[in-house]
Amino acid sequence: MKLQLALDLVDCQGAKAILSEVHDLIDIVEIGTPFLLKEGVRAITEIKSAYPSLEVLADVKIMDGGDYEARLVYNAGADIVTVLGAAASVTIQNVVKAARACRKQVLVDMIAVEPIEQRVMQIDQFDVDYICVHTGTDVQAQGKGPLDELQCVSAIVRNARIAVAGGINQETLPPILSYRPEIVIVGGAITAKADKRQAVLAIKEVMA
Ligand SMILES: O=C(CO)[C@H](O)[C@H](O)COP(=O)(O)O
Repeated sequence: MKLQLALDLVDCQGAKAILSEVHDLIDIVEIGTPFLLKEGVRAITEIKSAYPSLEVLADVKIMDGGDYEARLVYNAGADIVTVLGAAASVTIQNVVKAARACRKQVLVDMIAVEPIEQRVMQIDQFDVDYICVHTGTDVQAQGKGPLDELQCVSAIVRNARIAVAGGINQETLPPILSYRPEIVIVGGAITAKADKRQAVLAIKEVMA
């Protein structure tokens, strides 16, 4: 099981400051969507160059132009790119083809796909590396989390590995772990803490 640290509300300098504290404790660093909007794909190149041994996920949430956009991001240094589960099947398949050509990986983000079951069954046939159950920030603010969808998706997926995201913290993690996701994605529960290293250690203790 891998821990992915989501860096959303930062710029390159802020991301490097956080990583200097915790890089040895995490498996994957996510260049989050707001971070990418702020800094562009150069953020991917900067972080990968600074921490080449970390896997870098670029949360570009591709919706269209799968081949072009995925190659742009892989060429910038990303190891994993995200494509939306709501995108056309051909877009997801084109991202997968680009990933295979570049020897990289694809994570399909199921954010806001309702109902989720049938679409997950289709996407699980597309040779994607990860399917991610994700409760978005605005929906989290309505008091929701990813647990129910994780339960449902875990029972369906046969081929892809499962990732999970959406407001996960030390308290909400234990029932999530019972579904044995391959990647646990944590953002605010680490980045908003004054002692980020201690926050990562606390999450890792629960994961262990
Ligand atoms: O992908 C994201 C937003 O689109 C976030 O990076 C992801 O949800 C993890 O962050 P948090 O733990 O703060 O919800």
